[in-house]
Amino acid sequence: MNKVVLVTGANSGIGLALCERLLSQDTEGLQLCLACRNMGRAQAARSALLTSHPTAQVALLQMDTSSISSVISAAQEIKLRYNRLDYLYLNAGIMPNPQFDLKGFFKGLFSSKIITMFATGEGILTQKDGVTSDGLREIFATNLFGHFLLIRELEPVLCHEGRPSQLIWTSSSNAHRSAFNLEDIQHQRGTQPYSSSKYASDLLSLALNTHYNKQGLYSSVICPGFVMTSLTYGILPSFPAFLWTLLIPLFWLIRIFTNTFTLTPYNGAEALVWLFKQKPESLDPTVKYQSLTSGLGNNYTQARKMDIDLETSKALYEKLLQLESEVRKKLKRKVK
Ligand SMILES: NC(=O)C1=CN([C@@H]2O[C@H](COP(=O)(O)OP(=O)(O)OC[C@H]3O[C@@H](n4cnc5c(N)ncnc54)[C@H](OP(=O)(O)O)[C@@H]3O)[C@@H](O)[C@H]2O)C=CC1
Ligand SMILES: CC(C)=CCC[C@@H](C)[C@H]1CC[C@H]2C3=C(CC[C@]12C)[C@@]1(C)CCC(=O)C[C@@H]1CC3
Repeated sequence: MNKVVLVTGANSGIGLALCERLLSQDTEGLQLCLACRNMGRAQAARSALLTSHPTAQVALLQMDTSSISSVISAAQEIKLRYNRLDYLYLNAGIMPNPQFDLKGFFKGLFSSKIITMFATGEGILTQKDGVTSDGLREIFATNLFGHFLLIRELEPVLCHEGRPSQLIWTSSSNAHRSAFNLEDIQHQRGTQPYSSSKYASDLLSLALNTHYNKQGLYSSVICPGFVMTSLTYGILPSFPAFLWTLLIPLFWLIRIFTNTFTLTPYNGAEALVWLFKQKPESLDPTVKYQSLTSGLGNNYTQARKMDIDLETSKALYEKLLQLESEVRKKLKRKVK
C-alpha cells in the first residue's frame, strides 16, 4: 500500500529538500501532498520534483497555517482525498524581522559560550511579531497553533490502531525554556517569540504522545541545524543572498567545531528522512533528533535529551485546547 505523506511549508528550503529526498528513496511507493500557503511557489516546487521524478505522485493543497479558517478547510479537503495519513511533517515556520545583535555576537565570540552561540543562535537574535486576522500572535499561530489545530482536525485519518502514523515537527536548537512562559503561551510580552514557539512545539510533541500513542499516533521533534534558507537570509537583511554565499567558506570552517552547521536544506533534512525510516514505537518522546554534518561533510542523526517535563507539557496542552475552543466559537459567530 502506498504511504501518504503530507508536508507543510513544502515549497522551499528544508520542506522541499525533504520531499526531494523521500522521492529519491521511494518514488513509486509514496503519495506526497505539499501543503503550502503560496500556490505559485507550490506549483514551481511540484514541477521541480516531477522533473527529477516523472512518475511520482505529488499533489498540492492550499493551506495557511496562520489562519484558522484556512487550516480547517484544508483539513476537510485532506479527509476527502485520503483515507489515512501515514506521515504528517509539521514544518512550516517563520522567523520574521529577526534582529541580529552585533554587540551580543562579539561578546559571545570572546566568551566560553561561543560554541553554544553558534549552535543555537542564543543571545544574538531577537524577533518582532505581528498579529493575525484571527487576533493571534503570528509566530505562535504559524509555527505552533495552526499545526495543533490541523492535528486535531485530522484525528480520523491519523489515528488507526495496528498501523501507526507519525507526526514530525521541525523544531530548532533555538528552542529554550527561558523564552517560554505558560502564562503567556503566545509570547505577547517578550522579544523571543520564535524561540518560545519552538520550545512550545517540543512540549506539545510530548503531550501528543501522552494523548495519542494508545490510538496509534506518535510524535517526534527534529532540529535541522543552521541551514541557509529564506528564513535565515532575513537575519542580515541588508545583506543580499549572494553575499551570504561568500560566507560559506567561513561557515565550513566553523562546522569543524560545531557539527550543527548543516548549511544546505539537503543536510538539514537528514533527521526528517531518518525518522521516516524508524518504527515510531521505538522512538524516545523526550529527545530531539538532530541533523548533524561532520567537518568532512558526512550527514548523520543524533538524539539529544530535551529540557522539557511532563507536567508543563500537559498544562500547555490544556491551554491549547482552551484556545482552540475559543477560536472555534469566534469562527462560528463570524459565519452566522
Ligand atoms: N533554516 C534554519 O536554520 C532553521 C529552520 N528551522 C525550521 O525549519 C522550518 C523550515 O524553514 P526553512 O526551510 O529554513 O525556511 P523557508 O523559509 O525556506 O521555509 C519555510 C516554509 O514555511 C512556509 N510557511 C511560512 N509561513 C506559512 C504559513 N503561514 N502557512 C503555510 N506555510 C507557511 C513557507 O511558505 P511560503 O512560501 O508561503 O512563505 C516555506 O515553505 C521552519 O519551521 C523553521 O523554523 C529550524 C531550525 C533552523
Ligand atoms: C561569521 C558570521 C557573520 C557569523 C554569523 C552567524 C549567524 C548569523 C548564525 C550563527 C548561528 C546561526 C543560527 C541561526 C541563525 C543564524 C545564526 C545566528 C538560527 C537561530 C536560525 C533559526 C533556528 O531555528 C536556529 C538557528 C540556530 C543557529
